Amino acid sequence: MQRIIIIAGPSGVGKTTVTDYLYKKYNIPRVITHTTRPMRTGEINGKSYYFETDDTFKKLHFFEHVKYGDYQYGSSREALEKAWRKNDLVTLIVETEGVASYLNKLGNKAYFLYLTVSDSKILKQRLIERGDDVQEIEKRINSQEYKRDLRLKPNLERFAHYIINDNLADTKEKLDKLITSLEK
Ligand SMILES: Nc1nc2c(ncn2[C@@H]2O[C@H](COP(=O)(O)OP(=O)(O)O)[C@@H](O)[C@H]2O)c(=O)[nH]1
Ligand SMILES: Nc1ncnc2c1ncn2[C@@H]1O[C@H](COP(=O)(O)OP(=O)(O)O)[C@@H](O)[C@H]1O
Repeated sequence: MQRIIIIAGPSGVGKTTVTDYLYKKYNIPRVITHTTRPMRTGEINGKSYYFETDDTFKKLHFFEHVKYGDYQYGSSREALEKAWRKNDLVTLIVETEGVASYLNKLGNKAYFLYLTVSDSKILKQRLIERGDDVQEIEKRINSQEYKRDLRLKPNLERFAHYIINDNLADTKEKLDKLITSLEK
């Protein structure tokens, strides 16, 4: 059965780290989405995202799209089908409004994984260590969307499976158990 692990959580919580681990260890591909935000050091166009301008973004056909902070983000049905052609189990990183769209449209094909940390002060530190631009970090942390995504609304909370990503080794162990259970 085709399934998708939808991963959400605040900036710096470890969403990319988790999808990279699942790809490297289990060959689980990630659905690549589109964004107008600037590339960070080390990011590759077509791997982290398809990086777009406002003009090219407008011309795309999206399954769902949102404004997050100062930038646009969107995902397409084609990108999902492309990932599913590679593997029955795939991952996707979206913010919480995107999660709601996917849960509505895909029902029990979607497994919702929400990542948190026990102390949100760690997040800023992780963004600094990741090498993000300091001004971008301030803008992000002060955005409405960032504050909103620190917690889940009750309508999404009941669908969420939580992993507290304080310690990466513990997180990997939990992911291993999750994959075993989803592959059954
Ligand atoms: N709804 C939706 N959200 C997306 C999409 N792509 C990325 N996001 C979300 O946009 C937010 C900002 O992403 P990004 O700028 O990469 O920041 P990061 O969370 O710090 O790595 C994150 O919460 C992502 O989950 C998309 O196609 N649709
Ligand atoms: N459990 C962890 N402990 C310490 N650092 C972590 C942990 N998980 C991820 N990181 C680091 O924190 C930074 C943010 O992680 P990332 O996966 O890019 O977050 P997100 O995609 O959610 O914004 C990265 O530099 C990553 O290597």
